[in-house]
Amino acid sequence: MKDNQLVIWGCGGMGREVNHLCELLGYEVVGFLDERLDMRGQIVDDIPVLGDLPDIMHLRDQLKVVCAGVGSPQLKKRLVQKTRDYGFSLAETIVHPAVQLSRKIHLGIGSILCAGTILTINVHIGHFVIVNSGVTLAHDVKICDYATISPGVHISGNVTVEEGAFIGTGSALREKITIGPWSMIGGGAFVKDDVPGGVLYAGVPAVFKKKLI
Ligand SMILES: CC(=O)SCCNC(=O)CCNC(=O)[C@H](O)C(C)(C)COP(=O)(O)OP(=O)(O)OC[C@H]1O[C@@H](n2cnc3c(N)ncnc32)[C@H](O)[C@@H]1OP(=O)(O)O
Repeated sequence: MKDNQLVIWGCGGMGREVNHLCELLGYEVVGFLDERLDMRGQIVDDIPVLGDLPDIMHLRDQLKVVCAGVGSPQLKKRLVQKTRDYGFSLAETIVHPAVQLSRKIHLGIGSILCAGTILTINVHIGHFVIVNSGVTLAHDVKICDYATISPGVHISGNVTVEEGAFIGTGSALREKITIGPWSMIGGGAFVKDDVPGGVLYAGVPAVFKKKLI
């Protein structure tokens, strides 16, 4: 297997941003994967859309798969499982050179850290997490598997974002709170209290809007 050959799940906005990051870091992006039949054979940002995993079985032992090319936590989780089921190797975590990391950071596999993000001391990033551009993660923050943190989010110290939570653009989270699994925080929110699992909270201050599960 060549260490630098990748395919990326999703040829939408997130996948294209991940492609840009991979190119910057010197990876060879062989193509995008996309389950939508009408996307197969298209060229997106000069990269071919190869189709679904069964279409590239002949490449299985040559490349690794990036699953964090889609922003939806639920879809990310399903694509990770599918990629494993088909026997493909998963890509390591990819970190933009303009990310500031302290010396005490835990990084899982398959995550993406985008430009301008700052992680201070003792930050834990799980597997298949997206931390988009210009995010700040303060001391002792824990971002669990499959979570997606949108651009410009500020997360205060000792906050835990549980599995599969989605934090909308430009929102801010007060210290020492927990965002429950598979919950969503609307863009521009200020979250001051714990959020239970499987709900949408939004606004300033953020309040319950609806159940998602
Ligand atoms: C690089 C990139 O592009 S990364 C992309 C990152 N994307 C984001 O961050 C998107 C964030 N998305 C949002 O904030 C959206 O508004 C969503 C996803 C929360 C809307 O979700 P939906 O399921 O469509 O919610 P819906 O529109 O039914 O709204 C439910 C209620 O929440 C309110 N609401 C929804 N979003 C927000 C928000 N951001 N702030 C305040 N209230 C909101 C609605 O007004 C509605 O309130 P009401 O019931 O009192 O009338």
